[in-house]
Amino acid sequence: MVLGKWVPEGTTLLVHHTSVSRSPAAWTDPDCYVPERWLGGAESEYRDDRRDWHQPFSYGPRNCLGQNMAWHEMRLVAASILYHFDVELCERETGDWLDQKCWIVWDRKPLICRVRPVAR
Ligand code: HEM
Repeated sequence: MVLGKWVPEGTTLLVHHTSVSRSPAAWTDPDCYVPERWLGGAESEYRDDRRDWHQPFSYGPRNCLGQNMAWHEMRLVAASILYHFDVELCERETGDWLDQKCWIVWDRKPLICRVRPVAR
């Protein structure tokens, strides 16, 4: 049963990531880039965000087997890039970033950035 409706046995169900990620039912300011919403916390204006609705590795007994490794890789890569480089978006070359297509996975468009070694 999904949202009070019976689904026939054998039906394949998927969660549409873009819809969930932009849903006002799940997020405060759904169209805003607010990384700190992921920190939660009782005092945060984003405390009621439904972070558990975000399931990029799917859900259930057949969810992604490699998700812990993927998290380690992503943290390492992101931390390493941000430690070594200043990254700036080139908006003119990138175009309208909100004009995206997303089915099961995201049909990613180029994200053109200016990358400079961090001055130390
Ligand atoms: C950001 C990176 C990744 C994302 C977003 C991702 C996402 C997913 C998703 C959505 C599924 C389908 C789950 C389902 O059918 O319900 C899946 C399955 C799977 N993933 Fe990943 N994955 C990632 C990285 C990895 C890595 C690094 C590995 C291995 C080292 C891996 C191994 C697998 C395997 C083996 C399955 C099949 C599990 C099964 O059918 O029981 N994934 N992944």
